[in-house]
Amino acid sequence: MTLEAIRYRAGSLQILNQLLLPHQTAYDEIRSVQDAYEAIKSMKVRGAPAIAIVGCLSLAVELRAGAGGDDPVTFIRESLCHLTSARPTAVNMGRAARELMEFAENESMEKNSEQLRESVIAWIEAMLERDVNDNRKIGNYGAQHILSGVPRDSVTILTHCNTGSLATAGYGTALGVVRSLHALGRLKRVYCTETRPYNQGSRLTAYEAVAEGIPATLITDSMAALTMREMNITAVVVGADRVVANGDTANKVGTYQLAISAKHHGIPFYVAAPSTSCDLSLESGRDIVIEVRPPEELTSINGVPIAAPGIEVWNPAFDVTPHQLITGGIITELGVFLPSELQAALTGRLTAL
Ligand SMILES: CSC[C@H]1O[C@H](OP(=O)(O)O)[C@H](O)[C@@H]1O
Repeated sequence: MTLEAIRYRAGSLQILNQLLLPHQTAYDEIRSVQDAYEAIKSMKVRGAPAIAIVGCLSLAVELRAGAGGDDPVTFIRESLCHLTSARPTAVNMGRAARELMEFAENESMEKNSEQLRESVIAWIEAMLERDVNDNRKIGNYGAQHILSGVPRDSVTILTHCNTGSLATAGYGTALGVVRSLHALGRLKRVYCTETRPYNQGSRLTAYEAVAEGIPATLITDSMAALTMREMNITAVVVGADRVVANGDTANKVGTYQLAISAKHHGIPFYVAAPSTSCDLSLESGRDIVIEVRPPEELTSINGVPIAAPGIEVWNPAFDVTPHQLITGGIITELGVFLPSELQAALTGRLTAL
């Protein structure tokens, strides 16, 4: 079964409403940039790559309907700025906005409005295929790197949040590594954390694993250290929302403590992320803006209160893992690199062995 988080054809975009999973499979129509903004902000669609892809596809849908009239560049700029403001930590939307804006301005020098719209739509549609191709490379590079340390046996992975087909255009990043290991017949089991408070692990990763027959065990976030000690974990592999120049990485809250626990237990800790999730303009994790989400997302589930009324809440959606704790490496579509090698790798000065 191929899970489709994003359904797109020229002029039409639908997203799988992830707030309703796993109990209800329902697709929402995205007819405008504003629809996409609201879907991203409410986390009907989430995951760094998926946010950028859905945001940009919503722009393609409006452009196909002639949006922007005689001045599509202004419409494109305003739309991308609005979409980028929906969720500040993941870099993918902001990076796509910057690159697409540069492309559109260059194209506008020699194309009329209609030709420009077509050209920008083609640029956006290419994101879908690129993301899936990147993820398959990430999966294969990551699987080979992990297996290189375990020549014959099957491996056991621990992962956090959801980094699969529901967070990307397909296949996934960290969960893509798990898929590649499974496809090679070398995955013994993946332990997935429930990932409070949105429960990406229990609702989404578990959903993907069960759907595809991937051997998976759900654990609570608080069981992660015990699982690392007791379950012979070969590697911890997580995704990323923003990897910065020195390799510090913002990812779902709880990642930082997983990295500390992995270090304590001598288990290699990997970050799996396409280059579209990397931001060399920031020197270190101190520069990353961490999104703080509404208290209700922590004090209730499906509208049912689970915390004492009146309690104050701190609900950061992400935390930053220092590069020193990313001991296995950063798995990209270009290869697996140590944090200290990342800049050279992303700027073409270093290639994977
Ligand atoms: C493909 S990496 C997805 C990345 O995004 C998730 O955050 P959210 O569910 O809030 O969008 C999480 O940090 C994952 O690692």
